[in-house]
Amino acid sequence: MTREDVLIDLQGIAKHYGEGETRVDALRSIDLQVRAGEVIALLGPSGSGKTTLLNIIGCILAPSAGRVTLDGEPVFDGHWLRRDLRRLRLEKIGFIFQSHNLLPFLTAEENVSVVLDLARWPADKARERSRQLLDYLEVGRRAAAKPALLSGGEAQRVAIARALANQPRIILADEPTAALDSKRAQLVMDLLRKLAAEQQACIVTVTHDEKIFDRFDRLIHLRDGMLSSDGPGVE
Ligand SMILES: Nc1ncnc2c1ncn2[C@@H]1O[C@H](COP(=O)(O)OP(=O)(O)OP(=O)(O)O)[C@@H](O)[C@H]1O
Repeated sequence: MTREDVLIDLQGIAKHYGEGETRVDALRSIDLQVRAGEVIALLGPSGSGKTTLLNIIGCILAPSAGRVTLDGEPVFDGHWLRRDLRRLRLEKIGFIFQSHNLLPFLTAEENVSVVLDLARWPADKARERSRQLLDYLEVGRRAAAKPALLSGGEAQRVAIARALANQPRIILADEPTAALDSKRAQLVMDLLRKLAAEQQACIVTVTHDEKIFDRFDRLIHLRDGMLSSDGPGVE
């Protein structure tokens, strides 16, 4: 394994909320490496720190201690090493949420291309890329529809297209299949696996969804803010 293969490198990550009697230690000394092409699940009971960890990897939340390196670039070491965190997220990270968070007043295609506008893609290239992604995710024929007219599965695939638009190598997902039936959930996971392999990206997914556990390379268990095990998923 070369250093370039490691897309997420967490060293000694701790996070507490509050101080004194109200202090909650959400994460204690987490070391984690995720490599290009890996699809991993973050599991654990409610309150074990899954969302906190995902938000730290996503540079939404600062750790209380530790070091974060993303795609070879040190981004946190006691403080943020980059001033413009929005741009950092735009460059390196794609987020997929449980509820799709699409903008209701934009069409499916515009919901994807808006990310590319922010990343300063020329309008025609942004439109072309958005179309391609929607086709790839098999929702191309719904490109002109507003979110209210999409089914749950269609909306989630548009949200995935949006997360992938800027070709991030780190894709973070919070319960991406919770709103989908078993067949659609497995299709979405298969698509994500294919993407990770083709784009040499990694995917970290918080999930409770047992029907997709066999779609992961590794299952990472959190308990009381610590990694309790880090075992294989699919063989
Ligand atoms: N903003 C906050 N202020 C204070 N405590 C917080 C805050 N966010 C999370 N916590 C606490 O930190 C711990 C970890 O929370 P976190 O949301 O990361 O867990 P989780 O595993 O994602 O839980 P769930 O599965 O219920 O979403 C919990 O004890 C929670 O109450």
